Amino acid sequence: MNAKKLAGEKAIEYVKDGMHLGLGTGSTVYWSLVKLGELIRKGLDIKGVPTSKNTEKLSMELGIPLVSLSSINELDLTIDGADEASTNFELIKGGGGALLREKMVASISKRFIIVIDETKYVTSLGQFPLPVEIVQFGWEVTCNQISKLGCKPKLRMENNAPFITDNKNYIVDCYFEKIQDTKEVNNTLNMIPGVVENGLFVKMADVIVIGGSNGNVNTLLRSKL
Ligand SMILES: O=C[C@H](O)[C@H](O)[C@H](O)COP(=O)(O)O
Repeated sequence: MNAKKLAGEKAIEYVKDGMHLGLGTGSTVYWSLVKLGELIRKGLDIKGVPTSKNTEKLSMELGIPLVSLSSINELDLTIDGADEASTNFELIKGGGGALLREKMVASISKRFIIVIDETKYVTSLGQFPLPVEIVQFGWEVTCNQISKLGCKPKLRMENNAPFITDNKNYIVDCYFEKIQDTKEVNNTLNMIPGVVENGLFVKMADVIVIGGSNGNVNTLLRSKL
């Protein structure tokens, strides 16, 4: 069973005619986009805001109508993947380097749905290194500042060169022993000059759809209390 496909397709049940959708990035939400493309060919009328150049390209290939984030104040729903999702609905994102646009899009969404396979559902975050997007200028200095939070930051490389995001920035992957206080780490990181955004999504996810290798799909709803 393809657990990512199960989760990705299941989330599309939340999509209704006329919605403006945030379109996430990655190999799980890929299946949501494929399903969305099928439904659009059958008459579903939605518009999407892509969270990366990859998703923009894929959406165009699938015939998903797109609008730019600049023309939208609010989105009805965003569907996106995650690298880790915890039992208290906190996330690490950015394994594919799309975290900045993903966070911007999620922040204006009335509902934020995460699609993952069961291996990513954890009791506490931190096994996956936390991606942090930083500007290229003086990146070593920014890394040094980040390391004072008690982690080991490592510049992400691709083909023997630094990985460059859609926004022309670098990514550093930060290895923590354990992320104790997610809210504090999120805020402290974003206060460091040179940090653009980090991959901790605190109190943002409303629904987590978990695909299992046994063919089961589990949908968890965050209590608003
Ligand atoms: O930057 C990438 C995104 O945050 C992805 O949504 C995340 O890395 C999960 O991707 P995948 O579903 O491919 O594991």
